[in-house]
Amino acid sequence: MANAVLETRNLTKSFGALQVSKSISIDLLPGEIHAVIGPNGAGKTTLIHQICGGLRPDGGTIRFDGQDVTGLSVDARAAAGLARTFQISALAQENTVLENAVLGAAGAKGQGFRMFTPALERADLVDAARSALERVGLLDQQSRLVSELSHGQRRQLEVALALSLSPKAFILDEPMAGLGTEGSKRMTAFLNDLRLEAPILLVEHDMDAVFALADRISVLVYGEIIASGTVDEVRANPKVQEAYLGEAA
Ligand SMILES: Nc1ncnc2c1ncn2[C@@H]1O[C@H](COP(=O)(O)OP(=O)(O)OP(=O)(O)O)[C@@H](O)[C@H]1O
Repeated sequence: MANAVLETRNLTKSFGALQVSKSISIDLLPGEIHAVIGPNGAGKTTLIHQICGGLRPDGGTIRFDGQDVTGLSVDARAAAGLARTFQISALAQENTVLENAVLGAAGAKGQGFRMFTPALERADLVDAARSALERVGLLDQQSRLVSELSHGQRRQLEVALALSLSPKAFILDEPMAGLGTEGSKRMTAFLNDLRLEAPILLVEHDMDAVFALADRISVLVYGEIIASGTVDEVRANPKVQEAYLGEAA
C-alpha cells in the first residue's frame, strides 16, 4: 500500500521450535485505527515488539514513514515518530502530572533533565507540556500527583507524553486493560479523538472497544493473520468465528 504510514512485510519470528510470527504483512493507513486481535498466545505482543524495535525479526521488513526501520533501535524508531504507550509505564508516581509532562517535553527536545526543577523553569517546556495535557483533557489535573490519578487518567497522561514526540503513529497495547466498564467507555471516546492526531495500531482484547473503534481488524491466530478487513467482514468470517470470536461475534 503506497501511502501506508507503517507496513510489515512477511515478518517471521521463532522462539526455538515455536513459530510466533508466520509471514505477517499488515499496514496502517493515515487516519485509521487498525486493530489486531487474537487469542492469548497468538503472537500479538511479539508482533508489537518487532514493530517497535525491541525484538529483531528473523525475516521480513518493517517500513515506517517511508523508510526501512527493520534494523533501527527502539529509540531511533521513537524519534522517527513511532509512539508506543501503555505497556511500560514510565510515569513518576510521586510527582505531579505537570512535572511528568514537562520531562516528556524535555525528552522530546533531546534534553535529558534528570531533575524536575530545572525543567520546570523552562517556559518553553512548560508550555509544550501544558499543550499536550490540554490535548488529552488533563490540564485541570496538572497539579495532582500521578499516584492520585485513576487508571484511565494515567493512560491519558502516557498519551500526553507520547504526543510530545509528535507521533506519526501510535502503537497501543491493551489500553482497556483493567479499566472497568465506565473507564473503557471513556477510553474508547478518547481513542476515537486520538486517531485525529495519528493513526493507531491497536492490540486489544475488549471486543466492544474494538468493534466500536476499528476501521479494520486483523485476526492473528497461532502467529498467522487468518483474516483482515472491516469490522463487518471480520465478524462474518467463518474462519474467525471458529478460531476466535465464537459467541462474541
Ligand atoms: N521471549 C520468549 N521466549 C520464548 N517464547 C516466547 C517469548 N515471548 C513469547 N513467547 C511465546 O510466544 C507465544 C506468543 O506470545 P505473545 O506474548 O506474543 O502472545 P499474545 O498474543 O500477545 O498473547 P496475550 O494476548 O496473552 O498477551 C506464546 O506461546 C509465548 O509463550
